Amino acid sequence: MPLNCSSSASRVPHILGGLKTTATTRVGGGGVLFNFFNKTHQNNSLCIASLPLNKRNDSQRFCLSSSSSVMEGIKDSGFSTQEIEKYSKELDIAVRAVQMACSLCQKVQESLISKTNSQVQAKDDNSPVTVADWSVQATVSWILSETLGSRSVAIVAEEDVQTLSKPDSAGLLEAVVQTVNDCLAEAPRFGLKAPGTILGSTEVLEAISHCNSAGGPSGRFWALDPVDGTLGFVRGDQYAVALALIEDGEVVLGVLGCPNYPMRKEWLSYHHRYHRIISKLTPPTSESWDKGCVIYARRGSGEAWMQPLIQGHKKLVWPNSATPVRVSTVENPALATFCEPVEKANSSHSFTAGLAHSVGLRKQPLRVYSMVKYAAIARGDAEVFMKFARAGYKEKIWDHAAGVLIIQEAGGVVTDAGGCPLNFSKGMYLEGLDRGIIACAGVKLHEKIIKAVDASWNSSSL
Ligand SMILES: Nc1ncnc2c1ncn2[C@@H]1O[C@H](COP(=O)(O)O)[C@@H](OP(=O)(O)O)[C@H]1O
Ligand SMILES: [Mg+2]
Repeated sequence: MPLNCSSSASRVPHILGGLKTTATTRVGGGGVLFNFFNKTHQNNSLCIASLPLNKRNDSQRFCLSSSSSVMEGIKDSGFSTQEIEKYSKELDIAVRAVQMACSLCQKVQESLISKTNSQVQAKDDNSPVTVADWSVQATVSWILSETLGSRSVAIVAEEDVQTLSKPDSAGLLEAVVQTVNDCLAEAPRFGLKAPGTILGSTEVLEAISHCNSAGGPSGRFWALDPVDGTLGFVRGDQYAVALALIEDGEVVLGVLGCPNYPMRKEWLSYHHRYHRIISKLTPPTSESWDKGCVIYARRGSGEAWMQPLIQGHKKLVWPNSATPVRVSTVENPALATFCEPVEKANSSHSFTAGLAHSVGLRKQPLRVYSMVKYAAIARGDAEVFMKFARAGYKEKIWDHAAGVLIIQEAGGVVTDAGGCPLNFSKGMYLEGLDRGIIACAGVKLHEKIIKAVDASWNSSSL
């Protein structure tokens, strides 16, 4: 356990022999709360009330089942119903919004790779941004504001409206407005309310620029990466939609949509285009190439859940066949898989190759775009994720918040390379990050990697 972590050292929920201190202190040490969450999923009890959204007050918008066994569980736990229901409404909305966003992205990606499309722009740092980035940001911002009240919703997100507002971007803006309206028209399919009238460009730009919160140590805000791994997205490969709720500097909800995540983990290492060709060759009844999931977790629950993506014209019926996900139990480095960014500009492949060798990781690294790597650890499809960006690069909170919480609740460990928790309370950047990010399925692997970083850091060129 490192001694030099700043304020939140005591909050590291791992490393202590696998005992999740944060979860156990919050839920009073019993498994009662876990059981309650289990039951809420199985009983289909988180539901949206049938009154129109604008006619409901906050407590009427969503309801929880009051089946006697569940209520007994609550009573026995010694927790108020209010405490147990905390974030239920936000989680429900966030999962539905991410499902919608994934559907939007799938359509845009399909059109991007089937045509040579001019709707990919370069940002100031030369990274690409697409119609999907702005459209998802506008859609999620609109949904959160409509369902939770725009004045109480603060959002930190990746995109701004500068490029879109330029006079020569009229075509691009038109495409974004169209994409947002097409997506919002489908809201009822996801259990959400569509706008009464179509949104104009002013409203769409407003929804995007509403995501201008600076984050920070107090209060509540959402962190959104509308399309994480945009390079993977434009290449027809892996990408993610990431949404997290942060309260008083702690991530309390994490939702990750991974539209191209293959159900068979072996396919993660193939370029998605190859997967698409194979899908077309297999009989339509075959489920082996199924892809797409939304994974989510609530802080302190000790659980992470996964739903399949809603495909075609199907309706989202909560809990949408959600199943729990858990990290891998592999502790032997020789049997473990480590993942890292595809782009060596984003993380030093040579440094991680040296680390992998020194701890006995023998398998080929799994190089995948985006926070799908966090999903892979949470699902037990890989054991280690390492990212060592070049000196001076500042990691942004929206690139990590949802994934970190999901791995922790699925039983894993995420810290910087000094063993300290990532700090989400300092604004849009992960300030004070020591060298890199290390996420592991278990404590033993994590300790080994931390030690190996210390042993090889000085001789590295990072
Ligand atoms: N030079 C750099 N070093 C490290 N990370 C970088 C980077 N440039 C961009 N990134 C981040 O890496 C993310 C992609 O992650 P990965 O490399 O794991 O696929 C990008 O997210 P966006 O694609 O949302 O901009 C971006 O935030
Ligand atoms: Mg990103």
